[in-house]
Amino acid sequence: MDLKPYIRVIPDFPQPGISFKDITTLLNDGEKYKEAINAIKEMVSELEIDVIAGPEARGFVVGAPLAYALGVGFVPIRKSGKLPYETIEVGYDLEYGKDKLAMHKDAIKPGQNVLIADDLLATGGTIATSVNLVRELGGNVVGTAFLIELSELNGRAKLPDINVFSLAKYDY
Ligand SMILES: O=P(O)(O)OC[C@H]1O[C@H](OP(=O)(O)OP(=O)(O)O)[C@H](O)[C@@H]1O
Ligand SMILES: Nc1ncnc2[nH]cnc12
Repeated sequence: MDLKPYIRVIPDFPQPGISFKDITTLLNDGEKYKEAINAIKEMVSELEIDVIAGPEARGFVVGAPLAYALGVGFVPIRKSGKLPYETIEVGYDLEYGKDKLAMHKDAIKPGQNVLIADDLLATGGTIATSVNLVRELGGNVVGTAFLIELSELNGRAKLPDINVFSLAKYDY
């Protein structure tokens, strides 16, 4: 599908120089949201997936419906301090800031095939950190899937040995 007509681009948000890709306009359109999730489902149809993991917050609105559509479980990767049980945590840099991501220690069973889903691949910091967390728990990362990829930020370079699927590409 052609996703771009449903993405709103906001210049200089949240800071000067960032061209923000706003997916709320897609989420607000039930038919197109469903079409986008089904298109990702189609892109990853060759993979054997036991569970989907997605980083807070926008990874939830892609990962959870994808998990539902595939009939597999969903594991939230959350920002530090949000998960109630024992966690592992890793720090990372963003296109506009720094943060820490966490997972429950028992969220992935060793050897499970995990697809990591998010709305957008920019510098790759979030997804590379997510990959590290899943691997630390013994998961086998079979791929990563996004609505949007910002090609010039070269997030793929942080995922050298991993399948990367995206529905729409922008330069930055
Ligand atoms: O490839 P990167 O440079 O890491 O950037 C991409 C990440 O940035 C955004 O999340 P953000 O941390 O802004 O959090 P949010 O989903 O809670 O808005 C986006 O949803 C991705 O997770
Ligand atoms: N340019 C961008 N637009 C939307 N979300 C982002 N996350 C990181 N960079 C982003």
